[in-house]
Amino acid sequence: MPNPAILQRGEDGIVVIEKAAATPKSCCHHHAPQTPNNGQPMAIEQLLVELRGAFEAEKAQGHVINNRQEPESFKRMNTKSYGTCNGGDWQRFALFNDIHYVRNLVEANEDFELIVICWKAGQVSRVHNHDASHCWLTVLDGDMKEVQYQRVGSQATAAAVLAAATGAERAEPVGSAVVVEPTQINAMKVGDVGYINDHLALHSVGCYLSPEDVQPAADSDSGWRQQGGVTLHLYSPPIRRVKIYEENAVTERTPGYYSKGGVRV
Ligand SMILES: N[C@@H](CS(=O)O)C(=O)O
Ligand SMILES: [Fe+2]
Repeated sequence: MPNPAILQRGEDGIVVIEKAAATPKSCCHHHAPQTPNNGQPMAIEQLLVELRGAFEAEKAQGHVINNRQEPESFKRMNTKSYGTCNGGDWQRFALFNDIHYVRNLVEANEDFELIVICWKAGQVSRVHNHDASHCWLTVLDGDMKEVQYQRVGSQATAAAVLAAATGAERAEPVGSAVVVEPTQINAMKVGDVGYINDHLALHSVGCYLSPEDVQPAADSDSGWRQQGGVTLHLYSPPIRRVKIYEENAVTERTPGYYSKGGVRV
C-alpha cells in the first residue's frame, strides 16, 4: 500500500502534499533519485485532488476548457506523475472483458473524466476521434501501441476548410466516407504518456500481444496478474460522443462505462 499523504490546499489554490512520516518506499518503476513525486508512490486520490485543483485554477484564469487550448496550459493536468510512480492502487478499477476493451470510470465531473481502460492481449480500439476533448493516455501495465491517422485526399482538405470556416470541430458528418491512413506508430510502455486531440490526429490504441505472449506476473502484494494492458485516460472535458472511422464510413456512438468506482455497472 502507498504511504498516506496529507493533502492541503495552499493559499494560491495549489495543492500542497506533505508526506506522512512513514517508511519510505521507493518508486515502483523508476529508481532515479528525483521522480515527479519524490520517489513515493502516488495514490489515485492524490492525483484526483491535483487534477481538480488544476482545472479550478485554469477556470479561475478564465480559460474555457476544450481542445483549442495549448496543451502547455495544462501541464499540471496530465497523469505523468501517477503513471511514473504509483503503488498499483489503480488495480481496484481494472476490470477486463474477454470480448472488448473496457472503460472503467474512476471519476467524472464537469471538467474531466478519469478512466482506467483494460485491454486483453489482442484487443484494439477502432480508429476514432475525441470530440472536443483533450486526451492524455498513460500506460499503467503492459505494452501498448498507438497508431495515429490522418484523413487523406480531398476529404482532408474539405474537413480542414469546413473547420476553419465554421469553427467547428474537425469531424465529419456521420455516414460520410472518409479515408484515413496511418501516419505515426507509438510503442508505449509502462509510465509513457501520450496526448492527442482532434486537431492533431485520429488514433487507434491496442494491446498487440497475442494471448500466448502474456506472461502473467503475479504481484505478491496485491495478487494482481497481468492480463494484457491497462491505460489511464484523462479526458477534458468528458467525452460525450465519438466518431468511429471504419470501412470508409463514419459512425457515431456514445461511449459507456463497464464499471464505476470499481463496481460493474
Ligand atoms: N479513446 C478511447 C480509448 S483509446 O483507444 O484511446 C476510449 O475512450 O474508449
Ligand atoms: Fe482514444
